[in-house]
Amino acid sequence: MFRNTLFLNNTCRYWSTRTLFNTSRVFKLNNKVRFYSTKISQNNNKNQYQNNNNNDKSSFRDEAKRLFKLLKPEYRWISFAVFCLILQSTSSMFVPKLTGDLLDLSNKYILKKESNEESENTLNYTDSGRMKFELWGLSETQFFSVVGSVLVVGCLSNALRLIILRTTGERIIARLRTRLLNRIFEQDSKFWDKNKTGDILSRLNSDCVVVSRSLTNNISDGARSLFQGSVGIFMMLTISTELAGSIILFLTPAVVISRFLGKRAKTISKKVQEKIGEILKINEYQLNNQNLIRNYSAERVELVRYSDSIRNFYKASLKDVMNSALAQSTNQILGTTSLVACLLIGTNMVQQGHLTAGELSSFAMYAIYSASAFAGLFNFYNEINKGIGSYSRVIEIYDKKPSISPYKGTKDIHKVIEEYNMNNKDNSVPIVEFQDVKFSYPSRKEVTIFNHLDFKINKGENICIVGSSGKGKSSLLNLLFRSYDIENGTIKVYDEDIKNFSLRKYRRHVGVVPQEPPLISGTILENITYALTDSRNKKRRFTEQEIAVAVEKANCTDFIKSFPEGLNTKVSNKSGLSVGQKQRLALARQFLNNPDILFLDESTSALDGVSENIVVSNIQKRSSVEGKTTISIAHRKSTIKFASRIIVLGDDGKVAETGSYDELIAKKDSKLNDLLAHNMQNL
Ligand SMILES: Nc1ncnc2c1ncn2[C@@H]1O[C@H](COP(=O)(O)OP(=O)(O)OP(=O)(O)O)[C@@H](O)[C@H]1O
Repeated sequence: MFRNTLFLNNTCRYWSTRTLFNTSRVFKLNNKVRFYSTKISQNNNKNQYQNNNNNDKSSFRDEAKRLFKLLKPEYRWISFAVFCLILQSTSSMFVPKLTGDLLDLSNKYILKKESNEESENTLNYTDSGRMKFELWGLSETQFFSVVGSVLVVGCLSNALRLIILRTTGERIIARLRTRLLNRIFEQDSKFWDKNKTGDILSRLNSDCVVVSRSLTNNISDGARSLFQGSVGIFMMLTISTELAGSIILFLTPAVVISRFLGKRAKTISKKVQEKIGEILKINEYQLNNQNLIRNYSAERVELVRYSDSIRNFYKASLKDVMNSALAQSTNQILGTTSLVACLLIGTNMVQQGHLTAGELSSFAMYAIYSASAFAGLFNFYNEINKGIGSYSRVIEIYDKKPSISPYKGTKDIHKVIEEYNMNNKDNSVPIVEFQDVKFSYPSRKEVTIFNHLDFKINKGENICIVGSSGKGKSSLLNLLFRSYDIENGTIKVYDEDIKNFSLRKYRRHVGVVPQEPPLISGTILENITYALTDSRNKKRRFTEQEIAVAVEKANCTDFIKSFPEGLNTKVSNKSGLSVGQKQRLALARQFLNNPDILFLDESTSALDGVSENIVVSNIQKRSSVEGKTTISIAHRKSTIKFASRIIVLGDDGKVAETGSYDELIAKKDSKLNDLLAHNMQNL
């Protein structure tokens, strides 16, 4: 069972947890930008562990508030971007006024040509006899210099705004992802029993992108729309209150419709993201199980499964598109109708002399600006709702309180070990003790795995746990690692209840080698020293000599030497090494790390006789010479007989018998004899 745990979970648990602690320090990009620290997260989120159902009930305002909190570290940059945007919008908003005034000026020239006398009083002439250009009290050169400068400032502000928003958006994504990933690392096995990697990937990737987009580009577009719309309406009101009033009247129904469609966008967007998650879930399974699919000729089945999920995604996206299209066309129809109405009323007013032609054209341009600003505001509302939808998926994980917190325990493991060593001079205090343990998996409560389970393991013992398949051998490791909590009883390590330890620190003291150890993508050396680096300066804690000794103890030297690049050979989880070689590398890592307690979960099952003998005798030496404890699960007689003591698990969730190999073999009716005769490999 244990070997079937998800890779992400595997990697976190198996390879000690040193690298995970790094996440609780500071995430930096280019050593400058701080993305995350546990402290910030913990302080900011005192009430973070809320019931997820609350999310559904919370109002738009609460959800938006929480979403906008993400902007807190970026408010300076966002304010600067908004300032740039105001500069840019101001420069563009002054174009309609400019156009109208230029139009009226040219009208005056036309009038002058038609009636020389009247114009002579209002227009001056240059020395060359041309009519003098004078607008807003500026000469021609002054006027065009001012206009040119304003437009250049507008362009530069726009470029600056784009750069700021892009970089801010990337920082928000990075911060969101690292915080979320850290929270994912905090989750316990119960979480991994329920959640699939594909869905989590979609939350880490596309949901975070949607959230960031809704907060950066969207906020900027929304602010621009708000600014443009306000200035547009103000200018329209200045030009003609009557005309402006009629336009606002036309636009009122559009506001109501947009609000309704915006709310729908939130639900639809959440659905779309869920469907993306489902696709990724299937993809993840299919890409990780290529061999299985090929061997079972399941390509067709998998294609159908994939296309079904794509179809579901397509249906959800279609709803999204329809919603957006409906909103856009409604806006367009109402916008165009109000513009036509404005022109009709406006032309009438020009004919009656209440408005000049230039004023009407300025008004029409401001109306178009305001209409597009209104569409922009709708889009802003839509995108914010999408952002809220995606953020609620991110928060769903972020708010999840692990039932076993990795930080909760208060006992300092180092002090506990010190005390244990002081009190254990005569080796009478067990290093591992299960007292009256009752346990069933949370996802299958009705099946009791252990009931009144009692056993003790002393320091320096080399214990072998045996039992028929499904009796709970790997589950013992789950409990020792505190991946799950027990229902009754106590598990003590170093004579202290493991519930009192801070889990991350505690787990560093228990090494584990699973039956199919996962490899990280990197060199053989990186795999052996994975997470065994000094987290501060990233330097390896071990010398080359120490690494060579560990490699030798796990009988890896020959096969590593047979690769042209030796320790620097690149390997990955999917290719590059046989199961036996992977097991030996994982064993080498543990020989190097040399934890006080080492748990081997059928980790020599794929080794040949020679390798197995070498490994087993080195494990024996670990116990007899160094006084380190080893607990192995094994099915092979060749491994079992080297153990200093054997614990046999019975059918009733208890220990059936315990004793040395010779003692148990000598008893004719022993459970071990029974197992060896029927179940186990008599190799
Ligand atoms: N995450 C889980 N959720 C629910 N039940 C589980 C889980 N993991 C294991 N089990 C069940 O717990 C029981 C014990 O499993 P475990 O893997 O500990 O047995 P085992 O003795 O190691 O078996 P094997 O020798 O075949 O590896 C099995 O019935 C298994 O189906």
